[in-house]
Amino acid sequence: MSVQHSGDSLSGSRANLHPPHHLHHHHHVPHHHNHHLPPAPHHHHHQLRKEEDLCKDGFGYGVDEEEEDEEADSEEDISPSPDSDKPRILLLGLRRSGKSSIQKVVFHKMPPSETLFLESTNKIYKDDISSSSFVNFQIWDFPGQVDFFDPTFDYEMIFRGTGALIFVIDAQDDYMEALGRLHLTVSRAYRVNPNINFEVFVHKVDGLSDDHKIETQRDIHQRANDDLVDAGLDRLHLSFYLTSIYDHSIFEAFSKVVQKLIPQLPTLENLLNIFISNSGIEKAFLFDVLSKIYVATDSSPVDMQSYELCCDMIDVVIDISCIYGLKEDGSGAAYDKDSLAIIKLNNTTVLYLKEVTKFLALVCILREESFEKKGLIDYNFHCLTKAIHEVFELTVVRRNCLDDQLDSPSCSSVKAPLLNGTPRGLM
Ligand SMILES: Nc1nc2c(ncn2[C@@H]2O[C@H](COP(=O)(O)OP(=O)(O)OP(=O)(O)O)[C@@H](O)[C@H]2O)c(=O)[nH]1
Repeated sequence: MSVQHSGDSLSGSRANLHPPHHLHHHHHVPHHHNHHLPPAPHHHHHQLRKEEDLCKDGFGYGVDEEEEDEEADSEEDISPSPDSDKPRILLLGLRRSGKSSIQKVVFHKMPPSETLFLESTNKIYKDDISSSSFVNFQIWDFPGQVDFFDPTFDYEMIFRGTGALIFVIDAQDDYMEALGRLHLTVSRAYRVNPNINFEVFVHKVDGLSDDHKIETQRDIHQRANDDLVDAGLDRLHLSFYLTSIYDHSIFEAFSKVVQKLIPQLPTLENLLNIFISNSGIEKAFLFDVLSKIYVATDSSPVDMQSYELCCDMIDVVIDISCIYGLKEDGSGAAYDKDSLAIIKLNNTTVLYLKEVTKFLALVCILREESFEKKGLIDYNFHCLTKAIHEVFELTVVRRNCLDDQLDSPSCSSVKAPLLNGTPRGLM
């Protein structure tokens, strides 16, 4: 289905879409146990979520059902599965740090306020989202207290197949214990697999003032690195992100984490650069529609507002599609190959969204003047889409070739362009 929306202004509703500034005035009260109370819902995200039910079939949801199965599974099977070549993203951290909430909000569209009712995770929860998202990774959500000394816990095997290890620290809590755990976890993981990307989410910063945020991040960064230096692990690099499920920061951080695992990133970035410079476009994001993670963007700097604007556009398009785009009997998809939307804002900005692949959408920001050359943009878009398809098709061919241990000339001929820009050969 396609949504053509033009001539209207979103600016009125935009006022509600920004992160709530009043939150920043909440000063941090150390060890105060009311701190898990979320800020009042402020984002349309919270109100429009009926789509969750409406879109279940059309939008490729259904991963939720696994939760029931998971309970039925006796001991969680952590042996390598046939598709274990997908780089794994591990979510680790102390109890109640927010791991399950992050996973639910980013990949299952759970409204942030509902995470209050999440139960503690007692088992490793494996979430394979590849059937509904471009993000072809497994995400493992670990229970708060993983005991590395438990002989049944084969951490070597787990870390060997890990692409990124995200360690979540609750910034509203006393984080000294978390720092100890972070050190223990990353040093173990690094010894098994030094290629893991170590990512630290300084989380729940919605309750902190701006100054306090920076100060907390600086302090955590300093202490964590000092611990590593003391242990002779100076080469282990930690990346830090300030995150909250109540604004776009968690999506931004996850985007960065996922991008590091995409070997085609430099190629995609180049394609987007060529596309925008030839089409008079200011900024273009390639989005994973389900998670609103941006898989790639052109190399001009990303400002948070543009990113938020594009995220909001995806929400609007999917919401409208779910309400008006499905067939009477509820069949059809909220996002398919005809998906297309144009939103003109009243400040001469145009937002343009178009389907690229089953899971990916291109969202562009451009001036009204440039939009007059829509024919050119559409033609360039067509070329871009073709190129993106080729980039990913080649990867699949290459993977199949490697799997089959074939060394035919056709296979070796496609290897070369793909290795170009492949940082670690994770795919
Ligand atoms: N204020 C605020 N609260 C959050 C945020 N993220 C998660 N929470 C809250 O933190 C609490 C714990 O979240 P969970 O996701 O269950 O934490 P967990 O790390 O999975 O916990 P275990 O399953 O026990 O390991 C919930 O009440 C969430 O609502 C955030 O960004 N800001």
